[in-house]
Amino acid sequence: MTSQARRATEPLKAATVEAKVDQDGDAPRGLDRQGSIRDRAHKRAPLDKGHLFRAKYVPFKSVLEGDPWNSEESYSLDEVVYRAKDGGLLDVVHDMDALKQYGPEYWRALFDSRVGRTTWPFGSGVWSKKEWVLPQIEDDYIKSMFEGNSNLFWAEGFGRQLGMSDMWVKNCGISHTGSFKDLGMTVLVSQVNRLRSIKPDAVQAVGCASTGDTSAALSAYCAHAGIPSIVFLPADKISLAQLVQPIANGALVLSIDTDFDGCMKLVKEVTSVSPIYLANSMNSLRLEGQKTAAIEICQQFDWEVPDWVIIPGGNLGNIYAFYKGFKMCYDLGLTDRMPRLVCAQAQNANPLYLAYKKGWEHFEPVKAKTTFASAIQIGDPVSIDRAVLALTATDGIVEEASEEELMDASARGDLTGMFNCPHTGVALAALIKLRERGVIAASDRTVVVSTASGLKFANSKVAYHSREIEGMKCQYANQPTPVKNDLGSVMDAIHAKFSAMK
Ligand SMILES: Cc1ncc(COP(=O)(O)O)c(C=O)c1O
Ligand SMILES: N[C@@H](CCOP(=O)(O)O)C(=O)O
Repeated sequence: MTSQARRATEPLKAATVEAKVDQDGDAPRGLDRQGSIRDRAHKRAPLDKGHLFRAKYVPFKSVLEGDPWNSEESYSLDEVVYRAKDGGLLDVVHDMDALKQYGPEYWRALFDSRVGRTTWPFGSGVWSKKEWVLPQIEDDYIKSMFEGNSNLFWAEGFGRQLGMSDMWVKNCGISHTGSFKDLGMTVLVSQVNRLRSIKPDAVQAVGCASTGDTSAALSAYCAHAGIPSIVFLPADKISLAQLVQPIANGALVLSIDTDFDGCMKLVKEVTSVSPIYLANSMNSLRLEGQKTAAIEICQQFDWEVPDWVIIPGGNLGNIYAFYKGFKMCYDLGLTDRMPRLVCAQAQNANPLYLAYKKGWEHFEPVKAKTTFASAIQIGDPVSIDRAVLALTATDGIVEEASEEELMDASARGDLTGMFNCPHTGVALAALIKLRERGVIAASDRTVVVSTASGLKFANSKVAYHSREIEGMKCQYANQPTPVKNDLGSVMDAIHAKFSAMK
């Protein structure tokens, strides 16, 4: 046990009680409700236990080796560092001994008490887990738009079609900028905000390569924080709705004649020679925010773990983030097992699937081909090693979906009331295949992670429903019916569709 953790033990004996009495240290209702929610957070300071907990960067290799907290190589989160000495990835690790001083009851009660409140900064689904995310940051540096707390809904109709009784969708795309990227970006931009305050020259702008969602989240959070942002986009490869987001938020928008992997290479070079901070998920800070979606899933099921979680994968940060969230709940005793993870890839951008099929013997990047799931059109994923750990440690599976399979699955989802994006279509297609093969059983509790809003991908839906896609049957297409402006014509059209109607 660390000395800090030991010091923490005594006052914490009554931790559970304290959690019940006053979850956030805010003034009792009706008393002292003056000033902004930040002012009220200041008054709470003496009760804020964030300082007892610590997190730091260590080489990802040390996570594989075990006992990463005691790794010989480590870095403060206040350093600008993205790679270990040997060039490998980094990871954020937490002082688990300190966190374990509070039992699972305490954490469950604390997190449950913060859901849906406006208390700064806990109204955010990410910052409601602050002690597990970025414990050392002062609340004043946090830049949040109260992201997270996304709905997890019972997809009764879709599940029924597959003979399933317990199928769910975690709607991470119902978020500020329309994708799960907001969860990671609030953490990264808050830490940048702190860095710019304590080391004024260290970070002059923040940059990312993007297939459209990271850039939207980065530009929005930077605009919110008053920090310049630069987005490296592959020209003509992202949707119009995604492109207009950083434009509207005032980012420097670079439209580059290459693909995502080319943009990633460039942004890595630029951020290594300039005070521009890297905001892609190679930067492990992002994953600390993204992992809260997994914690939320456990919380939404009253701390029960689903059997399967299916996640669309591109640069492969998110599958590891989910693994981290589930693992932390398990290691701290809030849950009693891990779910099996499934990573779903588009067949046109499937390097992880190919490596999985070869028994993880060898990973080979691919040249990603055009896919309707454009945000995962990635051939050389940065987080490949992280994804392999997440999948091997959870007896996970990788599945792929052809263009027709992903568009049909997405359309089937919409026909049951969703309006899902093509990436969610990839995950739904993976579920259909795993059900057909009997890998996922009828009664297995299964969560499909929906990663973005379908509204960002209206063009692909229009193309599908207009049967404009070459070589695709578009079997679930639903075309508008042109009708003359008179009652008879309207009634004819209604009767043609609903022949049984009198
Ligand atoms: C909508 C959407 N879904 C899924 C993904 C895949 O996430 P990851 O790159 O972390 O694998 C991305 C980004 O890559 C995305 O934007
Ligand atoms: N889909 C992503 C691709 C980049 O992923 P990141 O998580 O490494 O930033 C995007 O929207 O740009």
